[in-house]
Amino acid sequence: MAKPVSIEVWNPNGKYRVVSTKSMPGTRWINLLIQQDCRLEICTEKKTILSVEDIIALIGDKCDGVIGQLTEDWGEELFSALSKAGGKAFSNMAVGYNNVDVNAANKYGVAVGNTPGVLTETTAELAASLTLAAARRIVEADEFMRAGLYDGWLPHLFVGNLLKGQTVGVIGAGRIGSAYARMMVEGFKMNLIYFDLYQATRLEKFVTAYGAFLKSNGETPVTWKRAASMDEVLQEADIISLHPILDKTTYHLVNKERLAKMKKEAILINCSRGPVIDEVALVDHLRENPMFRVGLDVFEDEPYMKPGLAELKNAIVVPHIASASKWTREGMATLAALNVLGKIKGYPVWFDANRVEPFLNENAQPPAAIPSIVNAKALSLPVSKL
Ligand SMILES: NC(=O)c1ccc[n+]([C@@H]2O[C@H](COP(=O)([O-])OP(=O)(O)OC[C@H]3O[C@@H](n4cnc5c(N)ncnc54)[C@H](O)[C@@H]3O)[C@@H](O)[C@H]2O)c1
Ligand SMILES: O=C(O)[C@H](O)CO
Repeated sequence: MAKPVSIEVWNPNGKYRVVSTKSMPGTRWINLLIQQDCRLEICTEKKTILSVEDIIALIGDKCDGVIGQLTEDWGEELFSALSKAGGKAFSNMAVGYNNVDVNAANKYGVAVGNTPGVLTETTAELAASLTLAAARRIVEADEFMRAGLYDGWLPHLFVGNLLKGQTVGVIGAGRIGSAYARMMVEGFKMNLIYFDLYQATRLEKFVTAYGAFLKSNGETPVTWKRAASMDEVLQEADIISLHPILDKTTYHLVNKERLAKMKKEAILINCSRGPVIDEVALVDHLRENPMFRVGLDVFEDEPYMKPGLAELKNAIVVPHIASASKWTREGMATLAALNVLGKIKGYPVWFDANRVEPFLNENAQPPAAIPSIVNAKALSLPVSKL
């Protein structure tokens, strides 16, 4: 028998039972669910990461849908339990869904939602923040001040890298990678080199137009290049930011050999998923190359760091907070709730998961559609014509 898991209940007499494995920011997501006849149960357990056993206990005998988190292992066991409880909907409160076995969800006919779009700019802004912090050694300098070590201006004190006119490299120029690229190109007049399986046409057009604008102003135009290989980006870029999804093709995409191809004074940023970098190789590389710097939001064995990383001055580490702005986190909660609610209600899937703004307008009722279901095609779900 699984140990009971503590919960808080909203709208106890609601017809549909929806479980959220965590409390989430804001109240709109709660109101949207209870207005539509859902009994909402929010897990209030103190521990951060719930086990499969905990979640099975939460699902119980009757459950219409679950809102879950990227720290949970959504595979065969959980989808089987959800399906047995009559559930047809699960949503991650995240855009990334590498913690979800979508084939297992397909097998049990469970729709899998994610939360794209609402976190694009917030995540790109954190990647840009880490870039600046690494380039200008802000964390080291802050520690130095607080330790009372500053005794006057010096020509060599915390000298870092200038971004203007340098090259920014983006691996994975999807929503977040493209937003980050635009920030660095427009904000710091950097040239762009990117690698993606697909052409980032809108991004290319943006850099071309911005370059023309700078030229017309008598300034040096910015340029862009789509690299034929990832190695080309690693060799040419001064800053490299990783933004691909995590799957078999991107696991340890940055390894010992690839780190060796990067410039000795390059800066590497990772706001995608930890296992995209071989973190043991990274620690060795940082030790051997003190001018090489890294800004990490995610880690290979989250929440742990590989031995040695925390001691390195040329590494900036933050605890997976890239999407942590109030507006974004409340929006993620809303999208996750509407994914589950929409499937329970039998709504069609929204026609474009990149354009989720109508669901986020607090002053209007959301469209009668499901914002984003990653296995919509596999489950042959109807698509909204709105
Ligand atoms: N740190 C955080 O808090 C945080 C926040 C949001 C998203 N993320 C991560 O960022 C990822 C990207 O999010 P997004 O909304 O930009 O997704 P997206 O799907 O718009 O972009 C991912 C891009 O990666 C590209 N890609 C896939 N495989 C590749 C490969 N082998 N080499 C190069 N490019 C490849 C895709 O073609 C796509 O353009 C998410 O899947 C998630 O894991 C992290
Ligand atoms: O994939 C995601 O959405 C993040 O990692 C959390 O915002």
